[in-house]
Amino acid sequence: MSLLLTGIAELTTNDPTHADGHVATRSDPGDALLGVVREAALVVSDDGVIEWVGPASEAPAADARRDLGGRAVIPGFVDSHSHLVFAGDRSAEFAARMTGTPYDGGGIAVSVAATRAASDDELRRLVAGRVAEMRAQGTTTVEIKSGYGLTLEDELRSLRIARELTPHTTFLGAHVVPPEYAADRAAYVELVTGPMLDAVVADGPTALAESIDVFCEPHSAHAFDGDEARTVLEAGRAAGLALRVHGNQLGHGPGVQLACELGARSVDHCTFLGDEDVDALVAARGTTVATLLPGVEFSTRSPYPDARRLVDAGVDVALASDCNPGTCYSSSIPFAIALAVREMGLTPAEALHAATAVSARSLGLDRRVAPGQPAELAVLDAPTHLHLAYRAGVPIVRALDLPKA
Ligand SMILES: N=CN[C@@H](CCC(=O)O)C(=O)O
Ligand SMILES: [Zn+2]
Repeated sequence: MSLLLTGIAELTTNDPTHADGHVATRSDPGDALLGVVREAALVVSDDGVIEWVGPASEAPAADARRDLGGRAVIPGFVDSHSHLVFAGDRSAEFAARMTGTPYDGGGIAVSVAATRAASDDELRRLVAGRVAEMRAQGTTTVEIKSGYGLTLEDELRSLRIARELTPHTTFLGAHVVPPEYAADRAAYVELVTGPMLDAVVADGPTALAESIDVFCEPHSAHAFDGDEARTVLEAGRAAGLALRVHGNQLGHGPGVQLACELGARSVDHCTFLGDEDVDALVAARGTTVATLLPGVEFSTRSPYPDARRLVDAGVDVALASDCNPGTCYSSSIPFAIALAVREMGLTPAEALHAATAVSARSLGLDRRVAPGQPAELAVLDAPTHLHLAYRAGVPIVRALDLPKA
């Protein structure tokens, strides 16, 4: 059974073959970048694969038909940075930050204690609830990190639970040095790069985790300096994992340059960048994506990174939520898009592209709406993607549920 979707006022394909005739100008709403087709239709097979994309006037026949009533359809958001496997509550830490207490990573230990104490079923229920919350806001693909276990057993448990919900799992044993290793940081780095990593890849390099990540942050006493981060990343790469880095979040530091040097898929946060960091990201274009997480700047009262400068320089810029209990307990990509447009200088089209095509690339995925691609789509209760930022805070977008085979 194939399904014809019609009544699509504006379809974002992220496919440049649909950009013909559109010229990108300052007043262009983004048609060229987004590969927009107006008054569009789509045919989806019963196993969820896109079979045809184009103007509704040229649509082929199909077994069934659904009219979307003049709505916009976009690729489902790809949230390429999240920490969903945690228990406990840190809302008081957020409240303290709003009255001036700075973020330093110390609160991660609170989530580690609560996560270790939670049962498997409790953690599973919490993570599934957060993924469902994301889907209800248009996210169809999510990356999930470990990092609140920080023992061999608790990191493996976190990855197993995350793996039940997504193939895009990331080993973040090097999130912070746990309190029991505070007096011997080197021993903890050895644990992460030795027994923990061995266990993560024991059933094959990608059986439990696709990537390895490290919180490279000399401005936090709890996180890892450049040398420690290099040790973690090189060990992960040797074990067959892709690389991701938390870099330049709390101040200037080595994270961005290390990520670019080692060919990481993504360096995330990029809140404090010097000219040399931007140069490194430009040189790493096509390999290393700069993933911006504006919900973090919002929730930590930090300055927003200058996304306009990065895009103008030619850097690959992605957007993600960083949903986590400390720096940003928001699972909303529309919120990140609204902040990127209002505070970081991106156009609505650039922000949507960053949260779909570029974030997908940082996970090694192709997120074009094109024949042969999975029908991972979201639908807006609005006629254009401009409404994502224009109607900030209003729940106008959700993942499009299609009948399963
Ligand atoms: N910076 C490191 N990790 C998370 C925050 C974790 C937490 O505070 O619980 C982040 O991406 O911001
Ligand atoms: Zn993070």
